[in-house]
Amino acid sequence: MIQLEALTRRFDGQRAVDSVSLEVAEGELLVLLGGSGSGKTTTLKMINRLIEPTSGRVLLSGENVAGMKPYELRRRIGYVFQRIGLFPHMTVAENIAITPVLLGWDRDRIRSRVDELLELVELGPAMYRDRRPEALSGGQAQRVAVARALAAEPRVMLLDEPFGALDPLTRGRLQQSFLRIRQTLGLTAIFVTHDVMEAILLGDRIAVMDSGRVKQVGTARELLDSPVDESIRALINAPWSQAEIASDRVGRGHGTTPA
Ligand SMILES: Nc1ncnc2c1ncn2[C@@H]1O[C@H](COP(=O)(O)OP(=O)(O)OP(=O)(O)O)[C@@H](O)[C@H]1O
Repeated sequence: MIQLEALTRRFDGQRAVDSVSLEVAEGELLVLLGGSGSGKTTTLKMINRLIEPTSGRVLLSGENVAGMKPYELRRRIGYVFQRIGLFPHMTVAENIAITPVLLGWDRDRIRSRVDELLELVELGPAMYRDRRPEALSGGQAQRVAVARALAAEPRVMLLDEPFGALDPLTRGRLQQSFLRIRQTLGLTAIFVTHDVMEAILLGDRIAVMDSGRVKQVGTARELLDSPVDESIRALINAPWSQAEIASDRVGRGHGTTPA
């Protein structure tokens, strides 16, 4: 569905992204996991041509994105930004409807799509449709951002630390909502995070990035069982053990003594 082939981007002679090759299958969620400056956002932005690669290419369902019109490409791909980015002068409904309006959908279709999306992200349409972003909590605003990215029924979603700025409780709720939405819609997605627990929770596979390169790609279990080096072992080991202990406790039900 998405193929990155030796994708490279230099800024001022420095390689921000260095020969990254990855494949994301239809319906799969791939996490790009790495520290600040490791090249995650630059990789994501080359997929929908917000940044052009220095070399290498991106194929979407086998088609080279370099040959597509950027605005058409961006309508086919939902994008949720690192910072929320709702337009403050527009209502929630107007924010969600941006792409459908550009596509020339009629008013009734837009209205029913907006309400359907608000339901999907668990914001009651009657209560939230006409609010302005200033009247939303951070978590609600980020739900609207997800709804907006889904508006034109994209088959591919790119998410750049969408829940990064939220408190842990709200973040946990949005992660669960997102898991459900993904399952319902069967989305293909690339999700950027620097949070290992989030990567383990959401990713079908995880690509660990460092200094612009992919160090290792695999399921969380594969990274845990066969890390290519000590840094991957250290990265994945601690939170994974915590997650296993937690799920083990849940699995054994209430009232049992934790190991
Ligand atoms: N427009 C630009 N001009 C010059 N350098 C840039 C530009 N955009 C990114 N870089 C550099 O490229 C490298 C990778 O940046 P990128 O934003 O992709 O990292 P990241 O992994 O997404 O980091 P973060 O988690 O902090 O967002 C960094 O060293 C950054 O300073």
